[in-house]
Amino acid sequence: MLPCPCPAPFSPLILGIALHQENLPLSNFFFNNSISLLFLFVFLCSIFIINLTIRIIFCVIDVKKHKEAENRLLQEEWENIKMMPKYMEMLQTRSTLPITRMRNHLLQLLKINDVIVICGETGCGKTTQVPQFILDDMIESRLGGHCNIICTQPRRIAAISVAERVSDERCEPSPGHHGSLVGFQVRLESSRNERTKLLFCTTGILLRRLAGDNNLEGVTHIIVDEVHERTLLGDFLLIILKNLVERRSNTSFKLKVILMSATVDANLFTGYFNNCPVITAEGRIHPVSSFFLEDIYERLNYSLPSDSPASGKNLTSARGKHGGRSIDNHRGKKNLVLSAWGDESLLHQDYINPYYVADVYEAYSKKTCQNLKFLNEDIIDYDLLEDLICFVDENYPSGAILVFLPGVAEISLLVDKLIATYRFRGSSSEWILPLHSSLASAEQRQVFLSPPQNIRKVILATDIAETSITIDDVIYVIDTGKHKEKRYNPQKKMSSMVEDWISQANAKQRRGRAGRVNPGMCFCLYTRHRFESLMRLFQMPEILRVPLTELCLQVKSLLLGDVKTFLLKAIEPPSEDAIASAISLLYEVGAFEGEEKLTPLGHHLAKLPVDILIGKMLLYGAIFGCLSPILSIAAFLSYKLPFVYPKDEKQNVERAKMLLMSEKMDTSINSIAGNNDSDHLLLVSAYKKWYKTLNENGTKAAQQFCRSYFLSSSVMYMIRGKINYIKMGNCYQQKFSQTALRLAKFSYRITNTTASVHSGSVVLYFIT
Ligand SMILES: Nc1ncnc2c1ncn2[C@@H]1O[C@H](COP(=O)(O)OP(=O)(O)OP(=O)(O)O)[C@@H](O)[C@H]1O
Repeated sequence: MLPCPCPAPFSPLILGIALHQENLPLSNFFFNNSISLLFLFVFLCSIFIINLTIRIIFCVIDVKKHKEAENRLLQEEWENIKMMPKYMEMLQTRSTLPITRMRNHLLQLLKINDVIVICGETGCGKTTQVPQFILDDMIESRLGGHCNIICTQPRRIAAISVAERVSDERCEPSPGHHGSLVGFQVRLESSRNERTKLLFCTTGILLRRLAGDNNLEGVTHIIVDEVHERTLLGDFLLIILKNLVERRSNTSFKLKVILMSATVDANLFTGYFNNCPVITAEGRIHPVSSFFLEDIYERLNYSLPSDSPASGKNLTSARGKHGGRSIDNHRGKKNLVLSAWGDESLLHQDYINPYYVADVYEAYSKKTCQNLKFLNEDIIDYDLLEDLICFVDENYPSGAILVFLPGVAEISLLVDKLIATYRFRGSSSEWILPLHSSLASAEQRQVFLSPPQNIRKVILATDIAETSITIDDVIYVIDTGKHKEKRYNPQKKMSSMVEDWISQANAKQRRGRAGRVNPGMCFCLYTRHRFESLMRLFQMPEILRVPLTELCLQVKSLLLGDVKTFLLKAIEPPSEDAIASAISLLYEVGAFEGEEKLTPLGHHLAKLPVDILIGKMLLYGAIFGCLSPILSIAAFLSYKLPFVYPKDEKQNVERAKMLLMSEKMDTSINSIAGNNDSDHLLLVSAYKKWYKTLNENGTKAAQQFCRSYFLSSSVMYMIRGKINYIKMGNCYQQKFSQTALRLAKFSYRITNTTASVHSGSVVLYFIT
């Protein structure tokens, strides 16, 4: 046997020579020299490790050099931009913003604190300036290459428009384009590149990033704008950020968090983040004058008809009409007749507005007092709205009007009303622009366009226009004081949108959309008394008023540990009962199993942007080959039923329903139905026929169809928007097809059943 050679200078070369000299077969050597082999292995490993270490060192040096070069380059580029006349002009305007005075103080505080709260009037410059202060400071300190700021906005339109404004102020190309340091990312749309240093995105996008990178590697600053909104995802994000700041505070790579709002409860937030400092920016650049309902009545010399839906006299019939709230509105004809005969007193009996305080209105005319006395404040007075918009159009200088309404149905109603008036006929009607979340981003952005001369732009918006955005030509804001909030419906075991009064914080934000570029005016369709004494200071946090199932699924899918422990860390934690009931529902639905473990169904539900019960129905729809009709049913159930019941026409409505069901339906529905008694299939049939009419014969025919079958046109459009939303949100094409693919291949398990894909399934269409 070959004696073992000295291992120290052992090398493959020596090994080869030894083998050659001894003329031994290789196998012999290997079998007989296990110790040598071990040394060979150790040797090769050490070579590999040394090699790797050297490479890593070079790599680190390389990255460092690269970063330094990037720091230098950014600084040089920045110096050049600062010399540009356009930039200097912009800087001049920016320097008048109240927040600019706080720049140095803010940067100083940020050096010694991980979290800061910034409060400042609407329009003082928080959203557009604070991210730039940080970016510019890092560039000037030759740290630009390391800078990575994420600024979250509650809504898509804000993220996109603010990114555009900021790149404009910096004289850069559009966000995400070559040469721009600014970018944006929202659902289904992104404009960013590898040089993006300041990213505006929605809260949902940041949460999605956290799912893949729970340490937010490389991110230096997170700015959470409009923290007062207290959305479910916003509060959820704050828990994660609080943990993350603590985790990274002991490392060399700290995370800085800035919370901003015009209407924030600063004490609550500083308390949550270990008494972090608060910066307050006082003042705004342009004044906004406010007018309350009583002032509007006076200016318009308005008389509230007693049979107007907004009159208390109409309270009972309005309630009876559409389950408590009517959005139909017609000028009171009875009133016109009676007042012409001088019989107004006959109209006002019994009802008195419970919020009417006579003393407050002593200085106002008798007519105004009468209006307020008999007003039903729960109902929006569309006649008044129409009159007010026409009044502003007729009497005030140019400038866009922004009207806040609770929802899409209300927007459609007002669009129809305005188009019917002589002031907004013809080409003017093209500048009555709806703005709500069901519109695609490109459609939403139309509100930023300028109308031709002599045409007044009127934007009819939900609360998506309430925060962060600047529509530079808006001078007049009209606020109905209402919005829709998600609330839990224990009967349906689902949450739905309910109309309610806004809070004082919302009202201030709405008012703040005027007077951003010029002095503005805000007309509030509620009394000063309501604003000062009846409105809540802040909106109730969503986490305290909706079921927590969605949040529990997110806790699990982001691997954040025990649901209850996590949620109890919220800034205002939900009750333990609410958490327990959400968890129990998730077990019942089959989304959780064992120790709060997500089932395959749970994983899919966590990715669907709908209520879990609706989500499960959609997934089963995909499995059993009837996703299309199920999608319509899901949209109706999560919004509202489309049938309207005019007074004394109940029988006609029932007849129309029978007609909708009895007329020939397509085979896919008939095969599921078996009979024609299903309320859900009635909805499918109504939607299919309406959609077909709209596509083939246009909007007028679709409207006629709605009239004939007692359907609400606005609800039908809303349903179309909802269906598109689910289809657009990659769940339809990707998620369902992924589910179906797995189901098809592996007979995938959903809860306790094993299912296979129906041969006629629309999902098979997507996977083939
Ligand atoms: N797109 C724009 N066009 C013209 N001016 C703009 C635009 N965006 C912002 N500004 C100007 O910058 C000012 C500050 O806007 P910014 O959005 O930063 O204020 P903010 O304090 O964040 O307000 P808010 O609390 O309402 O979000 C505005 O009042 C306006 O004068």
